Amino acid sequence: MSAPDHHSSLTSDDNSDSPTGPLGREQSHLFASRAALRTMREQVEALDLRDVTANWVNAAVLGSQMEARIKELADLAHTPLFFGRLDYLPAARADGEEDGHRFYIGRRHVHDAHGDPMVVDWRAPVSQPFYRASRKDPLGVELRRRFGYTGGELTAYEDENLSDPAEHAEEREYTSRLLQAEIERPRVGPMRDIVATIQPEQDEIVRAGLAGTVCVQGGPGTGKTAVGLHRVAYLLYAHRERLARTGTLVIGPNRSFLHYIEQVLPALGELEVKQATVDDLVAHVEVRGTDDATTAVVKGDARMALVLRRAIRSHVTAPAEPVVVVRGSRRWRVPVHELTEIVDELLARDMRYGAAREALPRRIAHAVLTRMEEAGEAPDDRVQDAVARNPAVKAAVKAVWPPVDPAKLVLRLLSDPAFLAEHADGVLDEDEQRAALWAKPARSVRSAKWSAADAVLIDEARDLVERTHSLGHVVLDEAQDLSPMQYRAVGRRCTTGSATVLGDLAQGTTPWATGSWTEALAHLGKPDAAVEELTAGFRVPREVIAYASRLLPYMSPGLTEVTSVRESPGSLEIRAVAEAVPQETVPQEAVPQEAAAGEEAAAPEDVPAETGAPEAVPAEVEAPAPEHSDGVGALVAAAVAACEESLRHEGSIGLIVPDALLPEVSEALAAAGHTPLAPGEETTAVSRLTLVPVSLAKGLEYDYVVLAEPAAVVAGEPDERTGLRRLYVALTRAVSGLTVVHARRLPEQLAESRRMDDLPAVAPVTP
Ligand SMILES: Nc1ncnc2c1ncn2[C@@H]1O[C@H](COP(=O)(O)OP(=O)(O)OP(=O)(O)O)[C@@H](O)[C@H]1O
Repeated sequence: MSAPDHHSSLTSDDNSDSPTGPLGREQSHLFASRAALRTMREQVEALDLRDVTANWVNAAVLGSQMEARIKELADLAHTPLFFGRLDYLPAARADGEEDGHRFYIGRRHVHDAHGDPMVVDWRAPVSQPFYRASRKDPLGVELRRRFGYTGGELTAYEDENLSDPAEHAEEREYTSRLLQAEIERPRVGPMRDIVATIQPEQDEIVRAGLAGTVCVQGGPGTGKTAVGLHRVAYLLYAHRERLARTGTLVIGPNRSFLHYIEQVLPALGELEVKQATVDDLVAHVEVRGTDDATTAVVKGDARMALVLRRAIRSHVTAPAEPVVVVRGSRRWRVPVHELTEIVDELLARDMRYGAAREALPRRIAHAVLTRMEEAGEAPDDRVQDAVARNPAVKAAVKAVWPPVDPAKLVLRLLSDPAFLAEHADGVLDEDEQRAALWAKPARSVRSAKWSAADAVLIDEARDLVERTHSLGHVVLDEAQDLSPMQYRAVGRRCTTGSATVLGDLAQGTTPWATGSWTEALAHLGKPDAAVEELTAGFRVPREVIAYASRLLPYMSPGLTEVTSVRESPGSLEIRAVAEAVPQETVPQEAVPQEAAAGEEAAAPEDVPAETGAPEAVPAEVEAPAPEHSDGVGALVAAAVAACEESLRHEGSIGLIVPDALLPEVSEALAAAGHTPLAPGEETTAVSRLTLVPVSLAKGLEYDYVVLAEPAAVVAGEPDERTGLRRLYVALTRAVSGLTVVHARRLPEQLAESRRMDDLPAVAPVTP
């Protein structure tokens, strides 16, 4: 980032009452732009469809298009119409005069009565330098101006003079004050767009071409979700017709997350983008069962695709009898060896099972027609159709290439050990086969207790029978959690299109979580995708991210630590509750009270040197002893008390708890008179507290986070690495403050940074 222009730096309302001052002139332009937008809307509203079309069907189509256009042209009082200005350097004109251009950058295009632009869409090529230009490479821009708004009023601006050589000396790490203000703005409400402050490295991803797939590795809060959504908006602008035809889809980890992000694209004027979870994509059966980790890993392994392929092709049997077609007084015979040739040829062509099945009768009919021609007849296409429909041909097709129901096929594989063994031979070992089989074979597709992984297998089988419809572009968020089979399911939905894959290997919490993007992209069917990395963090304060990053060497060594751009110190507080929790309530060894209360507070010298932030020392305080505390009650009461303190600040509050503690915490909140929201539900000025089971925390953020019992978060997962990753996710949800409340000893990996040779021998993660 480059330094601001100090001659005119941030200006606030000091000269706003002077209509001829710079701020006054900008306010006038805003006023005029609003008026122009109103005129544009009124013109569409005034269109009389009867003048244009006499046909009611056309009128209905046009009518709905106009309604959408009117909506697009709405002027939202609290959404700035423009947020930036670019003054291009004067370019020499043919007549010798010099001519500079000025553009106001906003969410949509607005033009005046002559058709001249008053505001240009942020996605237009002419807007790109707003995001990319730097002093090193001004891209023809003389001045970049950013605007600040307060309650819909233009109240400030900030300038960067990009082409002034005198400014070069001042090149240094600098974050715009308006960007700072934007990042620090309280997070109440749904997720917001970031059009006004997209950073250069983010913009590169947003505007990457439609043809290629992009994969983004980035730590918590680096803007992956924001970038993915803005990329969709950009692609829809740049390739509107094509994508309207082929479709776009955003895939997120769960409903809560999708709910949280669902307002971003509509706010950018894009109403047509579909959202789904991977489970939604493969919802061919009702999912009522679950798999243990070992089973889920086997079922999610890409080798299952081979097992399914073999199983499906095993339905094709060698022709045993000739086909005899009787037409009138004549009988036409296709011998077994010729039928075998036809079947072998179809198998070799590697067509979808269903497509080959449809082709087979026509091939047999063709063999009959050849005989007819040899006998001197002149059959036409109609004869070929009739022969293909002949009962003898149909019977032969049914015997040789029977229809296959994908769900029934998977049901048989998971229920019938011999059938599975036959097709998994040399692919899955005996233990893996045992793990994949249901303990109790299912009787029918309806009664089977399908798991989420089974549904993915059915999706693969369906695709082997019939090609899955492919979309123009798919954004896959929190991708690190997908199994290879899930990547395949997503990949077949963009075989003819491209994808944006977003994730953080350090936040992978499924037993099958991605180990490397190269592998994941291969499963997705996009092995050539570029992998980009984002490392600047826009959510988590420095102190908090430094604390959370202590876990990185233990669960994802090799990944780059996030560098927070948040200048505000934020707050991190660790509160030990002075009462041990009984073993039966939290399933892990109880910790002696002294240890819980004191040992884990990091001393200043324990702070990892590379954080370079001496303030990154969590303050350890004793929580106020709650009056009604007993066992888990003490911890829960302390957590509720911490929420009540956080509620005194402006902004949203997330209380993140181990899933096992959810009932107790819900009860305690209710008893204290709170009605918390569920994750993803929209926070409002009056309803700001959300209760989040840690399993649903991924991708979400709150101004203040209270995290209860890290040790139980770790213990809630099948293995330590996954537990630490879950904890890392929970520790990185806060924008302004994090309070950790614990009764048990904190996980030792949090306590201090160890010397390199003390670190566990874990293979580094390769992004
Ligand atoms: N350029 C930016 N300007 C302003 N805010 C930004 C910018 N980039 C990201 N943010 C904000 O930072 C926060 C984190 O962004 P986002 O949720 O997209 O991160 P993420 O990388 O997906 O995080 P996680 O890995 O935790 O899911 C959001 O509030 C987002 O609006």
